[in-house]
Amino acid sequence: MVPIQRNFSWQVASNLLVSFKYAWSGIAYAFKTQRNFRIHICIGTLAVFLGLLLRLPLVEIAVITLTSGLVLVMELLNTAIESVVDLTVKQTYHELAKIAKDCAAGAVLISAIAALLVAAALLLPPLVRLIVSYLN
Ligand SMILES: Nc1ncnc2c1ncn2[C@@H]1O[C@H](COP(=O)(O)OP(=O)(O)OP(=O)(O)O)[C@@H](O)[C@H]1O
Repeated sequence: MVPIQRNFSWQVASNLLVSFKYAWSGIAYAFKTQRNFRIHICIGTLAVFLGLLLRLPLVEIAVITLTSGLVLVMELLNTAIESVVDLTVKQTYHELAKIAKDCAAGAVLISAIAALLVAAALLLPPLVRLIVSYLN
């Protein structure tokens, strides 16, 4: 196996467990500092639970889980890009910094809209059927 050359890295995770620890600390940081990340966790969890409650087919629950998970992934990447941009330009205005941050925010927005459409398409019909059956 070729040894990993990471000469510019201040520290490299020594094993898989340590890698998980750093990954978890990134998720915890996003949870503590990013209000949108917390909102997306709540909405995603709610959508999956609603899917389970409505007894959707497993494949549909998997699709809702995937699209909701993708929003969280995008939020984490957005936070990472923001940090790298701030590290690079500090508090100075730079057109490229603006492009990087705006595109990262756009990626979150597109994934959130897609997740919302998927959840609505899969959850609304059985939810409406359930409500109508209660009313009749
Ligand atoms: N250094 C910079 N140079 C140019 N424009 C910047 C810079 N920093 C921020 N901006 C602009 O301000 C906007 C908001 O920046 P911020 O760092 O708060 O990102 P954000 O995506 O709104 O953050 P959050 O995801 O936490 O809501 C960016 O989308 C960008 O248009």
